[in-house]
Amino acid sequence: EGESYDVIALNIKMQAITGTDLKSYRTLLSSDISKGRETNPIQCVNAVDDEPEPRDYVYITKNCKTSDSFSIDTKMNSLHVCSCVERCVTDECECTKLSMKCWYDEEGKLTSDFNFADPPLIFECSEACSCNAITCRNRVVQRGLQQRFQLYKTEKKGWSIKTLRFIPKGSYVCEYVGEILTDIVADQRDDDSYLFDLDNRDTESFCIDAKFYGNFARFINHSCSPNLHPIKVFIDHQDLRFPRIALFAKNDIDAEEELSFDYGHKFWLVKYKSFTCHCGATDCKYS
Ligand SMILES: COc1cc2c(NC3CCN(Cc4ccccc4)CC3)nc(NCCCN(C)C)nc2cc1OCCCCCN
Repeated sequence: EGESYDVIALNIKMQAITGTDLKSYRTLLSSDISKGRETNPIQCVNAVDDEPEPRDYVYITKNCKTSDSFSIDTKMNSLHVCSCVERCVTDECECTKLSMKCWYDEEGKLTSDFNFADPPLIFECSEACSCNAITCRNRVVQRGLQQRFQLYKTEKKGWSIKTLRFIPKGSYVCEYVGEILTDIVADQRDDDSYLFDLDNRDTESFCIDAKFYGNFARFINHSCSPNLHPIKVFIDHQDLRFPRIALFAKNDIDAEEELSFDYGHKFWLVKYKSFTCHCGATDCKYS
């Protein structure tokens, strides 16, 4: 684009030597924002402006606590376990009974009869189960990331996450990881842009806040017609106050497609005053 002769020459030379051109070199801000913490590296790319890689948070891969005002029941003897011998494929498996049935198919995708509109709680098998941790079918979220993602700068929605590979409908994509807060503490947070409510029917309710501590899911933007949906999953503990939030693909997602989930009315009730939705969906509700 009107580059001078010597920049073009440098470009050609760089492409020849490093296999990447100047432009993509200039836009690749990091080869792994998780700094080796995730199973696969997550690049950071900004081809839009000069904003550097976001560094105003601590990258974590498991939910964390920063207060002693509550504790999670992680006692091994609080867990309902299964006594399956091998693969937990029968409906006798006590863990899948807790979830009503095993919602995972042989490839670890949600079965086609899974109801995203009113999803059940999923109880995966745990350390305390007698089944085989490799062959057991009731273990998907605990196996971690299976795809390749990229953090990239968008024109109108700040940073966002895209998948670099095709993701079939029903696949587990990632967990919304952050700092677990009581509702009370969340209500005092100045910036509520990264909160996720763990709504609980009973009295005390908790939130996940990914502002100060979180994984790449903190950068996933809202859409009124999203391709991900949050599902509550229990793995190492079954303390119903603290479900883990697993984002599953609610339809096929093409390579290079932006990931999104519906933040819900609560988010827009607060944020509609500051900005409107740019999801571009035909049925966009907050533009
Ligand atoms: C913007 O999106 C959200 C805001 C939330 C929020 N905001 C409060 C508003 C009042 N100020 C008050 C305040 C303002 C200024 C300074 C201090 C305090 C403190 C933060 N509070 C709580 N839960 C704690 C309160 C619940 N209580 C009312 C029962 N949950 C929220 C979940 C949200 O999206 C969820 C979906 C988005 C998913 C992806 N991120």
